[in-house]
Amino acid sequence: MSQLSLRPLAGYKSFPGPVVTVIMDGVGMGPKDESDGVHMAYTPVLDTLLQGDLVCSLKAHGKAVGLPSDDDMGNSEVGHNALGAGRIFAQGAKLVNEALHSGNLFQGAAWKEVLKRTENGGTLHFIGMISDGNVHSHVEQLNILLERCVNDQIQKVRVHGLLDGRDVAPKSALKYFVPLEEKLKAMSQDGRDYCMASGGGRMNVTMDRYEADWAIVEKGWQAHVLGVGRGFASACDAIQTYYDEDPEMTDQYMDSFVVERNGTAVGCIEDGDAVILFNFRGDRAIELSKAFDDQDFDGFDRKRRPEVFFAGIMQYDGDAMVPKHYLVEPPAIDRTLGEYLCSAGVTSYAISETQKFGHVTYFWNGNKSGYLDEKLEKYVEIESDRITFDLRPWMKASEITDRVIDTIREGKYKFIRLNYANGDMVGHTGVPASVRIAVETVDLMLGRVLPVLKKAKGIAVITADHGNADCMWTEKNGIKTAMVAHTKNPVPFIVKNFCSVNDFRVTNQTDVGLANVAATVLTLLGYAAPEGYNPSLLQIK
Ligand SMILES: O=C(O)[C@@H](CO)OP(=O)(O)O
Ligand SMILES: [Mn+2]
Ligand SMILES: [Mn+2]
Repeated sequence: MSQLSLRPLAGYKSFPGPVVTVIMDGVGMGPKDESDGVHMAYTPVLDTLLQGDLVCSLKAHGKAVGLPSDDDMGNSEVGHNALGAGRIFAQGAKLVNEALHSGNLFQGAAWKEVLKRTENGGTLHFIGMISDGNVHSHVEQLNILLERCVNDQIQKVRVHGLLDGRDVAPKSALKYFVPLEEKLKAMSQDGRDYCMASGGGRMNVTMDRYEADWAIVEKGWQAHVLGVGRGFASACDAIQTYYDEDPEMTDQYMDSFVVERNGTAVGCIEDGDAVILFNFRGDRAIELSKAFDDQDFDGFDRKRRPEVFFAGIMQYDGDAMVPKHYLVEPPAIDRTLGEYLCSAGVTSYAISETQKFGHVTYFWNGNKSGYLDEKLEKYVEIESDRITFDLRPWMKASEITDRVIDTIREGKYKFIRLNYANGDMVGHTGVPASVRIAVETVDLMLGRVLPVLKKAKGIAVITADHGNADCMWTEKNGIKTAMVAHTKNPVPFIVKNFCSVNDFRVTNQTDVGLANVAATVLTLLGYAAPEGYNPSLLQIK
């Protein structure tokens, strides 16, 4: 790690307790109507906190978190990156767009290797999510890649497409798959053979994260690589059949499918092929990347590991080099808050449950896995349930809280950060009764943590990474549709100071967002914002 140094704040006095940052994942500030699950929940603790004097709202979407436009909702990756890095970095969605439009993507070594493979008779496979959610992928980026394949005279292309239904409407897959299959058909001229080969719903097939459930990746491996899964004539046929068989079926939970011709899978992945994973976001792309790249692998039994050239559209973990090959340089997130705190000798504790564990570690630290300094830090993961979270909306919040309370009492860590997954993970199910319980759970947890922190004479920082629970449905012509995606709403930012040693006040700035939080945490810990950081939201009175 480079030598970073922090400048002490003038007039600041040290105090006994810790600074505890609570990220209420997916708890945004909505329209305060019946569709707003945060408003509809009974949240006496949060309501009181919002009446305090160290309170403001923060932008958590679009350009404020490095996304291409303000039409882009926020998400955990960009949200936690901004929280942990204190600055706005151009994110995957934007970097890939730029590399595709400038053509730089096709100048690098990875695309050249793809061409070499295909010139030698290999098939090019694209694996990724087919939607315009712009959280993990964007179908327009795939379209540009496919057009380039035609230009570069690639003969055989297979697309393994994952259904979204989580960043877009719950049953919107055909809106993306119908034109895609048509496009592939139209491209299949002059000896070219392009088509869909396999797929499935993102929460059941391929896109697991943080090793919560390898069986999800195994199912994807079977469909994409081995051609094992229920067979259909086309991807659209598969999707329509699954809808017809179960009217309750939504895209994100759909089973896998394999496209077959004459009873044979059309797109198994074979030795000599090239594979591009076109999802730009890392958390749900790492496990599949490892399944392709790693010689020693114990995630599941791969049965057969083809000798392929595998590339991610970007590198998902720069330190661990996952994957080995990639098409676009990831954002170079440097000088994170974590690095500064370690170099100043400040102890840190990070905790969440599996589904968000990497958010408070890997994303928080600028997409780096593992400790920055094991002597000063402790990272704790509570194992998540393996169910859809509408069925257990309290999730592991109590277990996280128990550990946080113990840690505050123990007094060993000066900076504690935690993520309550409930508002987001339950928000993604779109079940209003469960969303309310999720938000109420978070409120109950705040009600447990704060008195302990008060006794320890610490400071609480309470915020969120983006909205989700704050919109449970949309209504058109009297018909309600579940809204399972994140929102573009701002998020609350609350500081509760239980120690009177320092007196803070909110600086009156407009246009503040998640990237202002890191400098604010530093203010609370007695340090000036490092050069280039977005300014602190607080100053000493
Ligand atoms: O579940 C996920 O992968 C995303 C939504 O695509 O949610 P979050 O950014 O909150 O992790
Ligand atoms: Mn989130
Ligand atoms: Mn989410």
